Amino acid sequence: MISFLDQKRMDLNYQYRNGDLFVLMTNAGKGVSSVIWDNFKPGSSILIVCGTGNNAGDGIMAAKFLQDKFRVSVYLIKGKSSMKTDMARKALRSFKGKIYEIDEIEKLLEDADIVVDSLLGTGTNGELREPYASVIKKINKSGKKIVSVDIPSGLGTGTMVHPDITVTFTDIKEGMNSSNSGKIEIVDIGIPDNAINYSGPGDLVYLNPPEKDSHKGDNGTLAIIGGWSFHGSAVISSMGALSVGTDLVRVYTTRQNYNIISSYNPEIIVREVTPDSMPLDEIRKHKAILIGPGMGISSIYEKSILSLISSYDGEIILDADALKMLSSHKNSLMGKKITVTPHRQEFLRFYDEDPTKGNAEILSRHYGFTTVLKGSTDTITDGVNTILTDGGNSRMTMGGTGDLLAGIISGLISKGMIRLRACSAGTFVNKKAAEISFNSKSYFFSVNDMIEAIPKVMKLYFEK
Ligand SMILES: NC(=O)C1=CN([C@@H]2O[C@H](COP(=O)(O)OP(=O)(O)OC[C@H]3O[C@@H](n4cnc5c(N)ncnc54)[C@H](OP(=O)(O)O)[C@@H]3O)[C@@H](O)[C@H]2O)[C@@H](O)CC1
Ligand SMILES: [K+]
Repeated sequence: MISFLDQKRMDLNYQYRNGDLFVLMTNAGKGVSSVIWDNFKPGSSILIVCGTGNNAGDGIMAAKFLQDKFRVSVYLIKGKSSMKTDMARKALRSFKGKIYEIDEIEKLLEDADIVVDSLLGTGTNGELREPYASVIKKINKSGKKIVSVDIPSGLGTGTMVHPDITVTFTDIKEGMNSSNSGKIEIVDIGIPDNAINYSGPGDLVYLNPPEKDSHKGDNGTLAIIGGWSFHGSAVISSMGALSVGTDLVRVYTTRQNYNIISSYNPEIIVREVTPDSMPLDEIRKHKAILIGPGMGISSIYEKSILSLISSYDGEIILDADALKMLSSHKNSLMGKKITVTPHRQEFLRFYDEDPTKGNAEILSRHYGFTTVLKGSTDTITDGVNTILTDGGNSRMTMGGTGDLLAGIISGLISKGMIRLRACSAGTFVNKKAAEISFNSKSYFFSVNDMIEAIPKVMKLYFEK
């Protein structure tokens, strides 16, 4: 089952790696036409009713492949000049048949035996606007055989097409069933593995922009427990979280490092704690807690960390020293909302198994964790779904990149992204920031350069 957002992710990641979607659109058009060949008499008259997006493009491509055996006309609900996407325009340019754009649709519906519904696909948002709602009602009333492309137009809204057949691509879409979609034909349009199982800019579709009337804290609050031994790690994680738009980041650290961390950036709120006594009530108010960056390990910290974890119901991200400290307490983490972000050696120490994709999946499945196994290719898994993040460069072996990634991921989780999505988007953003830094400074960029590049990456790929 694919949600509309999953499909958007796939589209964006496909384009990022493979170029434009025209091959897929062509395959989609072929798929629709072959279902029509199989189900209807040659020579019938087909009206393809098109909207303005890529769903329309699929219908137009189907029109091309149907022309040999059927009498085909294309109707554009908003006219040629309103086609929204490059791909739909390209499909339209390639079609050499009858196109209607101003005529009344009633007459065209009357003359048709089969109506292909290519009005709206997975790009639908909100309740139906005109002229779509009226045209959909007319199609339903026409009494003609209806074939919907990808989804029945209007699915998920108050008004929708009621098709006899829906030809859907790759997998069934969220909300579709045989009572609202007729006979469902699933067509493989050849989406490659790299658009599904690898992260990319599309992973950011799951991040919501701040609501207009939202308040301080609505867009992420993160507590970082760390910086007790190495203040720099806590600073870098904080900057990672702030750069992805987290509202509030509080670092809970020792008296010794309080001033150093505070003076680095006034946006980082610092609270002084002793490792064996922490203001648990205050810490628990955050939407997520990142434990570990620069924390150091000592048995006096262990008790307070364990009681924090056991008394907190929110999202917990464990990195670096927290992984060392908690390797013998994994069972007590079961049932909690845990993300672990080990590099290879940390994974080995934490799980006592080789740092492989398979073992990361077993760890996640067994304990219910989401795992980010960091490496030249990052493995992100919740034990059921696994996503890989490649890219970046070998300068990322410098100190601090792991702290930065932990901060980015924690920030995204605190903003409400689900764990697996936050981890795949976060690893993508982190590696992309390294690529941008490499372009300007070659092997000589620093973590600060990456911190500066993160908002640029976010802006470039954040689509809403
Ligand atoms: N990876 C794959 O599997 C592939 C998928 N592909 C295909 O792409 C399809 C998704 O295409 P997409 O993203 O271009 O959106 P799509 O649904 O055609 O139209 C969006 C337009 O509709 C409108 N609109 C939106 N909401 C509305 C509302 N409530 N009420 C009224 N109007 C509304 C709005 O336009 P406007 O009205 O503003 O002109 C908006 O711009 C997908 O279903 C599949 O068929 C293949 O081509 C290739 C590979
Ligand atoms: K449709």
